[in-house]
Amino acid sequence: AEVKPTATAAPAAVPSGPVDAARLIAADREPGSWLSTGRNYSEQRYSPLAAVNKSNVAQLGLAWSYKLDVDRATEATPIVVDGVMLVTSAFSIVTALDPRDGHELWKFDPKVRRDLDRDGCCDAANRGVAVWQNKVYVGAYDGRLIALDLKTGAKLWETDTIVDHKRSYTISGAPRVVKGKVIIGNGGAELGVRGYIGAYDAETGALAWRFYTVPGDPSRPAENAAMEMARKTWFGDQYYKLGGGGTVWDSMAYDPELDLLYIGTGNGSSWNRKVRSEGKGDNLFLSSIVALRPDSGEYVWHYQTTPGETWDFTATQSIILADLKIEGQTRKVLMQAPKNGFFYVVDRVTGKLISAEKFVTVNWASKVDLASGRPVESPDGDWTSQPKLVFPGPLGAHNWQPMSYSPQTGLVYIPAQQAPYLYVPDNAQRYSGRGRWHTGSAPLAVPENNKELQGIAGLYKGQLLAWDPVAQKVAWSQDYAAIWNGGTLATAGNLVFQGTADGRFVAYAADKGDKLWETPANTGVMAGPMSYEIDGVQYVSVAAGWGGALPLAAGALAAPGTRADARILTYKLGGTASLPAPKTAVALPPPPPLTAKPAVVAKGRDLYNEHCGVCHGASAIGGGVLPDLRKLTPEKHQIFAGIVAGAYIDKGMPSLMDVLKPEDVEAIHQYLIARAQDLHREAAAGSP
Ligand SMILES: O=C(O)c1cc(C(=O)O)c2c(n1)C(=O)C(=O)c1cc(C(=O)O)[nH]c1-2
Ligand SMILES: [Ca+2]
Repeated sequence: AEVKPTATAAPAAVPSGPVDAARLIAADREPGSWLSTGRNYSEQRYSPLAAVNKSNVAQLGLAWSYKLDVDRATEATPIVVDGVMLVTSAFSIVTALDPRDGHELWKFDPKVRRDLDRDGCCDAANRGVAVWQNKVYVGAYDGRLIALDLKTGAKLWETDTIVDHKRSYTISGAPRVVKGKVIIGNGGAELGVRGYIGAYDAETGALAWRFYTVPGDPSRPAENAAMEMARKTWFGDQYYKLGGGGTVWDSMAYDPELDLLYIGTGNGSSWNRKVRSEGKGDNLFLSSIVALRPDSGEYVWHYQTTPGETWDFTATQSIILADLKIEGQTRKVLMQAPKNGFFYVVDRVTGKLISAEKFVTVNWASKVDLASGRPVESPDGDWTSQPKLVFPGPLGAHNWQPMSYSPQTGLVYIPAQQAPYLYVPDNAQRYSGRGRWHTGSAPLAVPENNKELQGIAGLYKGQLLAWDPVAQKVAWSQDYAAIWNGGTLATAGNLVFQGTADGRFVAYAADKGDKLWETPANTGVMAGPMSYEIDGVQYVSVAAGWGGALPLAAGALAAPGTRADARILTYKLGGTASLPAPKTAVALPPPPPLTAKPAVVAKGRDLYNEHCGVCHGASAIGGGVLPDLRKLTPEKHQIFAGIVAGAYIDKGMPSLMDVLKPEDVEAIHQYLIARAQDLHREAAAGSP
């Protein structure tokens, strides 16, 4: 049975002095801890522990599990420090557990208003906490940065990081702490925001500095020299109204020797440069890695992966620092495998590109020119005049699921995917208010006809790639039928761990890639695993659970039948705890009769895809997280209009009556009835 909280367990290991700069910089000297989200400032996600290794990994078993509160986006990497595990679930709830048996020590719920989920593109995710001295820091989805007491979970301070609440800003990323400052960005570039990152005093929460990633109102002076430079790469005055984008919603890394903080910036807002910047200009600092001084937020250098970004190609994916031997010289590099499909090795002292090679199928660019550091774009990627199927698409060749690097093998383990997208231009689109997407690309609609759908889904595949960053090629790979597989962990036991979209947790040999062990997780798994040691026992742990961009927006492309059942799953050699039984599928309720005229259903379809599809799935195909609206019960059909008007606000269903008229709601309802009929017919014919 699942481990239940017990009051009898003795206190865990004694703290060895609070977490400070010295401990974070020397994180590798305490192999049993996992002090920050990427384990060290280099964000390598490499555990030096080797008690679990290639020869005994087959004996791994579940040590304990802990049920998380919300069965939505489960994306956090747990931290283990001084005998406490700290983890977050969706809606930014922080839980402290005893890492030996999973019993709950405390829990803090920031009580994020559930209907604010409409402010984000991709589910109410939270990727974890940071720790400094006696405090734990979480960036809440509604934009508050909150400090908690490490021992009790009591709130010590909170500060509002959002500059403009009329815009859709959210926080999904994990904070980092550098020299007593808590650093956090935010998201929202699908919904019209201007990206920035801020640093806050760890003791008091006072703002120390803020760095905008894209220029602001062109009629006003630029904030600093970097914005002055950036402004020259933008055209017209639409970008400011549209937000501009460049959100810093996930990755960062820090080099204490160079004293440089590296941040990854996101896509344009809107995606479409024609709408945003008259179709011209590099649009700095979109889709870039920017090096800043952590004390002041001062700009040092940038490398832009996708100049003039037009595809939702973020450079927010994992940034890993390492020292690599390249052509006989040891180079201080940073590495990134962003959405755009190229693997970048950049000199982290100067920001100069060392190499960039495709790691998946890419058709928007033929290559990256090494001398200029710029991609050579291909006409196949330009969708702003006519629809184009572009490889990769907005889900990315690699998304937020963290990659890892093993200094032992010299390989980078990338949760990669082939995920093309049919971009359809909507060049007239304008900013239309908080809580509304405006990408300059028509809303996603997948074919409702099963044959066509299978054709598109057939292009999607997941891969675990062991990438050699020096040779710039794949050393080994593992193929998955589905995309959206989990982040990776490399260990000194010559192992790589990864959860899968189809509900497994797997270990591979880090050097050769052979599968050594797997176990069911009874849920899709996306988050990055981690490892720690306590009382001489090595554990491997993962926040297992499903959600985020893919299952919400494009359930049709998710692994069939994947469930969302959020739990911390922790393994050790000889573990004998049993995994709670999987959630059972509910029987399909009968659809009401379809009485509406085809024109009403067609209108409902367009309205659905515009206003509902990004959460409940394009073409009403659910991805196993939020309700699949083809499966509404007779009772829900009865109160449908009430639900759209806010009856389920506390469950996370906002009112949409600011954008829909009652007859629109009725048209959407009729479309859903038509889709329920389709589903029934497919089920009767025996197809999924
Ligand atoms: O542009 C942005 O501000 C922004 C924010 C986020 C986010 O905060 O989670 C995502 C994305 N973009 C995005 O493009 C994306 O693919 C994505 C996936 C996820 C997720 O948690 O599954 N978040 C985000
Ligand atoms: Ca985005």
